[in-house]
Amino acid sequence: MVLIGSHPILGFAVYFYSLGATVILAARKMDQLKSTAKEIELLGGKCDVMQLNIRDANQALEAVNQIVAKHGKLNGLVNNAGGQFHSPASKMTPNGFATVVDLNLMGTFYLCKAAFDGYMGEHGGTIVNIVADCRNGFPGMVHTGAARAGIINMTKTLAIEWGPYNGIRINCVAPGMTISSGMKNYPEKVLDGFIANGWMNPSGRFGTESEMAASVVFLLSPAASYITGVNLPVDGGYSLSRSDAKGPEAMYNPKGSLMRPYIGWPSDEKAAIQEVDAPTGIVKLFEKYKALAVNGINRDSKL
Ligand SMILES: CCCCCCCCC/C=C/C(=O)SCCNC(=O)CCNC(=O)[C@H](O)C(C)(C)COP(=O)(O)OP(=O)(O)OC[C@H]1O[C@@H](n2cnc3c(N)ncnc32)[C@H](O)[C@@H]1OP(=O)(O)O
Ligand SMILES: NC(=O)C1=CN([C@@H]2O[C@H](COP(=O)(O)OP(=O)(O)OC[C@H]3O[C@@H](n4cnc5c(N)ncnc54)[C@H](OP(=O)(O)O)[C@@H]3O)[C@@H](O)[C@H]2O)C=CC1
Repeated sequence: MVLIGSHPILGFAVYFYSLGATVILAARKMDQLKSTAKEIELLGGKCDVMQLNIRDANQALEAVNQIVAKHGKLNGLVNNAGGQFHSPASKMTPNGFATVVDLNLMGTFYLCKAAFDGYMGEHGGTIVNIVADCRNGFPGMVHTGAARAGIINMTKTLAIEWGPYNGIRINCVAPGMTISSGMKNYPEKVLDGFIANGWMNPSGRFGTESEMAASVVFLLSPAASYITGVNLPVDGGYSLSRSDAKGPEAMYNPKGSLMRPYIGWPSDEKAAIQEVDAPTGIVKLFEKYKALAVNGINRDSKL
């Protein structure tokens, strides 16, 4: 039984289905949740939906209580809901900063605490918090950088406090720039910046939803049973990079990426991710990745 805060990317759904988990999708907009649930069911998975605003601690606990009452358990939690807006710190208002901290840091804490109080404190469980690549600060997004760094540190504390007596494991996944519906939130100019920056890392490309999902499912699964309190960057090495067009990536890899994208199970047409709900420039990138995931990459196929 896995609760995913937010309408998750289809990749999660596919993976949870492969593990045989029942997925509960929770976010504010029911329409979006229902259509994702339909896709999961079409693939043969089990899914439930519920409305939830993670910024409300009472709603978070109520959601967990409802799940436990209906399904008898809650042994997985993925805190995927989150976001921010792009703004230099000099132009950001105190309320703008506080709002993003409230959503990401407070919201994640509310869900973790609700899961602990409502089920995991007594029975154990596994939590994955989705953060972002904030290792070297987060220019243009000071609020989210601070909030996500807070989540990473909170995760370490909870791993220590909650691990020893009931076996809770809690980890973070830090996605690099990922092809997803989240890209609809940014103005074209900001997106152009993302796309231009996308190749300036060792992978030379954005990540895919499947690549994020695979690491989340790994951390949730018994295969990661000795891993807790870590932050796993899933970013093609982006967090190590200076994102400099004349930097080492350009020197060592002038023709672009050789890291083959992963989009599900390419050999299984039904399960692989077929499309993303994103702005045109991002969808075009995805179409390229899809072809490369299936056909492979050669040195002349710059992304
Ligand atoms: C190239 C580099 C590579 C850098 C590489 C970086 C790669 C990053 C890739 C990351 C991708 C993702 O995360 S993808 C996920 C994308 N999804 C999202 O980002 C969802 C974003 N949106 C939201 O979650 C919400 O809208 C959220 C931002 C939390 C605001 O929530 P609310 O509705 O409660 O907020 P409001 O009440 O409207 O506003 C609260 C305050 O915030 C301010 N505010 C709200 N939106 C604002 C905006 N767009 N611009 C300015 N200010 C804004 C308001 O003015 C208010 O402040 P006052 O005026 O003072 O009152
Ligand atoms: N895409 C990327 O490049 C990166 C993404 N990330 C992070 O990964 C996560 C998923 O990103 P992505 O799929 O791209 O983003 P999306 O914006 O597509 O998804 C965000 C989800 O969060 C839900 N959500 C937002 N606010 C709330 C709330 N108050 N209560 C409950 N649910 C909420 C939204 O649903 P609804 O509006 O219906 O509530 C939506 O389903 C986010 O935390 C994002 O910041 C991190 C780094 C890079």
